[in-house]
Amino acid sequence: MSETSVAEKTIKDLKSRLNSAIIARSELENEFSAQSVLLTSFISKLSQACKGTDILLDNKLAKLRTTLKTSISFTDIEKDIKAISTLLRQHSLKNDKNSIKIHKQLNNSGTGLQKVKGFPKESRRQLQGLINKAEESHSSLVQYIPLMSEFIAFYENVIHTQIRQPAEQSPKVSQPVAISKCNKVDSNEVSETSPVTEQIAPKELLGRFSSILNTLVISKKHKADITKIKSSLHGQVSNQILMTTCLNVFDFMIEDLEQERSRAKVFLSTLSETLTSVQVSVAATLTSSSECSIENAKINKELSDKINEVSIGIIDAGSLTEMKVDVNDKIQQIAKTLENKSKLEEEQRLALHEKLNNMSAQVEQLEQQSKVFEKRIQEVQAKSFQDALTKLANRAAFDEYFAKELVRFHHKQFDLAITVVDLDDFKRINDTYGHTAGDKTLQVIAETLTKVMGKDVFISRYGGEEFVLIFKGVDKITVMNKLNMLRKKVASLPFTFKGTRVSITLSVGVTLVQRDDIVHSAFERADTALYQAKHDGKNKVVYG
Ligand SMILES: Nc1nc2c(ncn2[C@@H]2O[C@H](COP(=O)(O)OP(=O)(O)OP(=O)(O)O)[C@@H](O)[C@H]2O)c(=O)[nH]1
Repeated sequence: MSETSVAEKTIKDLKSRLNSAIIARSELENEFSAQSVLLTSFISKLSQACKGTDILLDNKLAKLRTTLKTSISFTDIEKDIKAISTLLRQHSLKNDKNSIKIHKQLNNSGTGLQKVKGFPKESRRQLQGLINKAEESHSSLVQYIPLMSEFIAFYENVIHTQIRQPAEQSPKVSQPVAISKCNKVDSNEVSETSPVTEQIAPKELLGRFSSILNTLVISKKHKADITKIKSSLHGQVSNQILMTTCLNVFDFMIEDLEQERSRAKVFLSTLSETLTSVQVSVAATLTSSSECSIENAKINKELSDKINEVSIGIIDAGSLTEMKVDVNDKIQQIAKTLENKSKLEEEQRLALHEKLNNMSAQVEQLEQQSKVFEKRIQEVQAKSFQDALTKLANRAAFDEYFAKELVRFHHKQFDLAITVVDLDDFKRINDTYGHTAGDKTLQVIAETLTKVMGKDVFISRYGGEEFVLIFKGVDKITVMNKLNMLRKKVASLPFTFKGTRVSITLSVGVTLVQRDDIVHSAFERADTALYQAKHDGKNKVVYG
């Protein structure tokens, strides 16, 4: 083989090695794109978890999703992630501010309550303790505010009753008081055996308190306490004990809130932290990737210059010996450069691999955190639309459902019936057999409603002993037949309290939604029909 063809063969060999280097590089780039697909999928999950939290955050996440789809530039991605990270941090701060504001409002109500004339000394001390405790917790109260206001209003009511009841007229009760067993506030003054004589709380107040407890969504930890409190409301309970119990329930709520809020806080800060590390990883990958590109370009240029020099050397060589020396020298240089190049590339590949692995582990961790939080949000949302006692949809769920159906109805009319169902003489059940018997009755009625009506009818507990049902695509005659069937079924249920067979009946008002109806007018018509059913002797279904 001539020396020229040896040189040509070497050049060919060098060119093919250069090609493999280029292929290896493009494989690395493919790996980059695979990672950005992973990042995209995470970002869409993050978007779902944060949806509705903040419009700006929603927009930024949407922008990042587009950037990930349209660009492989890590500089763009890094910029977007930075912005989202900042927004999340701001959001967390805003949450804190809001909760402090709401907290102040609660504090004011508490302080106002303390100023009420006749507020017992012991209760004043307890309330102060509660306010201080709540202040420490800075809980996010949004979800509980309406309930808490209800409790405060109730508390005020008890105090007024106590002031209104002249000592000599009011019924008295001597301790022991059953309820004090579940009191968390340990009041020495109200000991179980002390012979203190106190004014007893009116039955209506106990009933109302028990009804509020029914609507309370409380954590598993405090469920047993609430049940205990409820069962202690049956006997004679003093105003003082009722107030203490009320404060204790308030206390449970504050504790639950604190937990709820710290969960949300932990999630937001972990999310923010993990996002920051993803951001750092992306930035590091970006830096090393651009450093690699510069380094690679330099070596590639060096290589192709040297290969060109070999070609020129072959052409320009004066003699074969001269050419041999020159080519040999250059080939050695090229071999050395190639060796450096593959060493460098291997190092770069390993470093990049490590960074990408690290990044995907963080992304995976973030995904897990989002999933847990998403589930939690769903659970809380489901609870806020469910009646705690009967497990039926509650009034808030009805409001949302009916408003939506009405929009659909006005878009394209169909048979839509609204029904108000009310238990007859329910107060008598509570008064004669106790609140627990009343609660059990409500649960049995709820089960019967669900069984008789089936899943096509929307059933909600509107409040107290009132249920609202929505029928879709069923005409007036069918609705009336179904409701009469329900009425008869309930009347035939074998309720037995304290060994006595008791018959429970329903009165029902129903109407079909009309073309010009709004939520209020349709509901009013059904409610007027219900009033008519009561007026006509109860245990009736009236169409309005
Ligand atoms: N046990 C129990 N009673 C409740 C609940 N919510 C409301 N109530 C009671 O339901 C009763 C409703 O009484 P009223 O509004 O006078 O009605 P009623 O006795 O059914 O009389 P009519 O409607 O005229 O037939 C009150 O005693 C309330 O305390 C609850 O969650 N559980």
